[in-house]
Amino acid sequence: MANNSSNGSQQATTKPPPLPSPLRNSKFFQSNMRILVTGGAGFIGSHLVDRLMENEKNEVIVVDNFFTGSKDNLKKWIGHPRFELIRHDVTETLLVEVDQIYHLACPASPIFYKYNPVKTIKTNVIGTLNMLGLAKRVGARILLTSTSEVYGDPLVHPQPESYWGNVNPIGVRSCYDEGKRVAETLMFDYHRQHGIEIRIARIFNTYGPRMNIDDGRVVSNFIAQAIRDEPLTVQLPGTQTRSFCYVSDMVDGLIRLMEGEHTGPINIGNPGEFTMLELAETVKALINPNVEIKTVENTPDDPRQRKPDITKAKELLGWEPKIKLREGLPLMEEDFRQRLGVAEKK
Ligand SMILES: NC(=O)c1ccc[n+]([C@@H]2O[C@H](COP(=O)([O-])OP(=O)(O)OC[C@H]3O[C@@H](n4cnc5c(N)ncnc54)[C@H](O)[C@@H]3O)[C@@H](O)[C@H]2O)c1
Ligand SMILES: O=c1ccn([C@@H]2O[C@H](COP(=O)(O)OP(=O)(O)O[C@H]3OC[C@@H](O)[C@H](O)[C@H]3O)[C@@H](O)[C@H]2O)c(=O)[nH]1
Repeated sequence: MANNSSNGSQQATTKPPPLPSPLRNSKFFQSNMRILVTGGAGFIGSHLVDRLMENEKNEVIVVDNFFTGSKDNLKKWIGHPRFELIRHDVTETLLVEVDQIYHLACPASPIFYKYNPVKTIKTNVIGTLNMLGLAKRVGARILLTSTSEVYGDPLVHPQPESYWGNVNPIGVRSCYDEGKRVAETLMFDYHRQHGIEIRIARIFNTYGPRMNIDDGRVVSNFIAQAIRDEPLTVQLPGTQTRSFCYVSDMVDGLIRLMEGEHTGPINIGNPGEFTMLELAETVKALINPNVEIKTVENTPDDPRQRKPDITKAKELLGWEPKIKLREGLPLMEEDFRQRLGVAEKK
């Protein structure tokens, strides 16, 4: 198991991880890998499932409570012999036999994670604890999708993984950012104490087809607004920055991390950085040059800047994003137009 001097994993006990499920050696076990994806009915999760299902040696089990995800995102796999969908909440224990766990279950849009903050923190803490317990019992490798929000309102720019962040522990975003920080702690404690094989991805803002139209995140808001001819709502001051990664690049990074030798945490994101005003101007230029841009109130503790340092991902995973924002936005526009039923004006 790989060590990483900055995260203390060199202190891992010598205890070997539990043996993989005996099912792996059973006469009737045809797949090489049975993979659990929690939150697999959501935006990133469903794209990840598509990629995992392309490999005929993989069986995929999705568990999801459909809080922000939808069966629609998985419709092409429902009924497939290598695929199973289970309605399940990760805050409850789960008994399945798997070899790998991609643990994504958690609402990601600020509007949704703030809707029921106690549930969000339970999902992050109890949900991750349950998935680690499962990983321990069956000897599975587990990957957590953590977030750039663990850096809070960062005072170091761009953010390397060694930065410990600037997070408000009692703010309205804490259920999510502190929740993910505890989830990372649990991952490393299970790794050091029980020898579980862990992987942690710190995902930066990701966009692409299949985001909920009413997801509330900035890229989906601006694209839906531009298509509907409604003003683009730039939250004040508009100079705050984000770095946007296209979903196919993200999925590629997550799979490389899972398959590689490094525990992480590793930043996965696109370092191209934009102010929200620049993003609005870009969406306007690409999708609807006549649309208005208006400023609206912001919410508390909105991070003022965010950009990943992806040196580690490049060096350790051989990964870097390929799709630029100007290439990714039209792909998302196409999907949104179809779902909104609004054709492009000629
Ligand atoms: N998209 C991003 O920009 C981004 C950035 C950083 C981190 N992440 C992380 O990536 C993961 C996926 O994000 P996404 O953008 O696909 O969000 P999403 O909201 O589309 O997907 C989350 C999925 O988890 C499910 N879920 C939520 N709570 C659950 C629970 N208690 N039990 C079972 N299922 C539950 C939802 O129904 C949904 O299908 C999340 O863990 C998120 O924190 C995403
Ligand atoms: O309509 C909008 C929505 C949002 N915004 C601004 O756009 C920026 C990005 O906001 P989003 O809601 O898309 O996402 P955030 O960057 O705040 O959080 C995200 O970050 C990383 C992930 O963990 C999550 O997916 C999500 O929490 C913020 O500065 C927000 O103020 C707008 O200007 N207009």
